[in-house]
Amino acid sequence: MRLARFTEFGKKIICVGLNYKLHVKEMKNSLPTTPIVFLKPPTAYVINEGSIRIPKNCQELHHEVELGVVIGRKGSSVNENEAEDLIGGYVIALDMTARDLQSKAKSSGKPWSIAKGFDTSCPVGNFIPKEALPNANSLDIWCKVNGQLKQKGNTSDMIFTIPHLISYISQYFTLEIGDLILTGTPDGVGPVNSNDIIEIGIGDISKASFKIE
Ligand SMILES: O=C([O-])CC(=O)C(=O)O
Ligand SMILES: [Mg+2]
Repeated sequence: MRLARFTEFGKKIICVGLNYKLHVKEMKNSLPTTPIVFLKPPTAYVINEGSIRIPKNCQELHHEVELGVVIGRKGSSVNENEAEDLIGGYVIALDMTARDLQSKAKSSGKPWSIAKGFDTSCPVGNFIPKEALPNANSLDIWCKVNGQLKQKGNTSDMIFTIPHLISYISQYFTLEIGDLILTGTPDGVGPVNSNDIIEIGIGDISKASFKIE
């Protein structure tokens, strides 16, 4: 399986929002009762050590570190017990967000597609096969900007678990090999500026680094 190069497959990037209580609180949103799902196009990918571009008309670009689940087997309408079989591996990732454009879209009831899906909005670390990460439901994920720790969360704090997310999403979208699910960000999101260095990681298991152009 060529999953190590999954970003070249051009497959779906399916994102889950507001999946950690403390992030829901910092965004002043109410707790979701079902997963909040949105998409990024595959042109959003940036691989480790690449650079992130600030999109046009954005004055407030935010980092959101997230655990990414890479799909390794096709599946549709799977239940939670079968969900694990669809996982091929994981990546540490960023859901880069044009927060000002998203806020405007939110308040006028418009979609988030540009705020979340612009070119370079999905930086990812190296692919980690699932065998190498048996405890995905309890992992420390973190984000530093210019060496300063900004986000530190644990995947055990997700409102909707990884099997629940896979099952839920697969009721609507057939999951295919190479698709990526971003599982939501913990609290501590904040702005980045030109020339900043963002580092993200899973404990000391995986680390990736990106520069803001
Ligand atoms: O923009 C947001 O707050 C929603 C989101 O992507 C997340 O919670 O990871
Ligand atoms: Mg996010």
